[in-house]
Amino acid sequence: MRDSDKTDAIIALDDVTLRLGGQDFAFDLSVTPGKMTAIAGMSGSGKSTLLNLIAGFEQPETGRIRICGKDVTGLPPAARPVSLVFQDHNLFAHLDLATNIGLGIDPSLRLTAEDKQAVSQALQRVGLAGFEKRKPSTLSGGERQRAAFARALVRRKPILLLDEPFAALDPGLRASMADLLIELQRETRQSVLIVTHDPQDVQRLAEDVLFLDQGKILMHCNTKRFLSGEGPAAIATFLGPYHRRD
Ligand SMILES: Nc1ncnc2c1ncn2[C@@H]1O[C@H](COP(=O)(O)OP(=O)(O)OP(=O)(O)O)[C@@H](O)[C@H]1O
Repeated sequence: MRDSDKTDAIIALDDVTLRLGGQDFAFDLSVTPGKMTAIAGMSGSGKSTLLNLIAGFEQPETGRIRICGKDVTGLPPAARPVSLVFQDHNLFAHLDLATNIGLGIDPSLRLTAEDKQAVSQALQRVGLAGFEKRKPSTLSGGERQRAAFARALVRRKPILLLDEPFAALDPGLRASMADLLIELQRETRQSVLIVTHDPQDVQRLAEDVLFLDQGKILMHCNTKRFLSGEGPAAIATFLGPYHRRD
């Protein structure tokens, strides 16, 4: 990809390479701002590794990573303008929800009255008004995931990274969490990258798709084109019944 194609990118990976275990990874890509992009692919294709490179949990061996126009290569996760939501381990079990979410604003928890108000507002926004004093163990799986979104919301970062955020939820809850995520993205206009191995998530959530295969990008296109099945055979396999070539 030429540098001139990346001028408006909110995230750009320039010839990034990395080797983990026996797997080589090579990523060159740019993400346009204000969209929801799915990172899709079969198990082991490198989805989490790509997200971890952007978040700063993995470092490239060669190449560079730019976020919001700034070279962040080598910077730790906390120094990058991103929020993260994972499938689980999002919340500290011994802390109540207000504290868990407050950590998203200030890890040392020196919260102002305004910060505390922002925590309550975020809880309200995700349908957990009044849950400030509840411990994570007293919540359902869906409520815990809502709380994780609330923590991402209070951070007010331009980029939201999600790694299989709905994987632990049953199908009904997945659909309502997907609706909530779409609403939040429209309100905040955050650039969202969501890792998924589920074609249905791609269809209902994403405008664009980055499809990975064996540590590389096989296709980067809009969702309509991705679902049309005109891409490589590996994509048809991934899509299964969502494959509309017939
Ligand atoms: N820290 C690591 N050390 C050794 N190998 C690793 C490491 N991280 C990832 N890998 C390997 O790299 C490959 C890609 O892993 P990755 O977790 O990025 O895939 P994925 O597409 O997210 O898979 P899944 O959908 O199963 O979570 C796998 O073969 C994995 O075993």
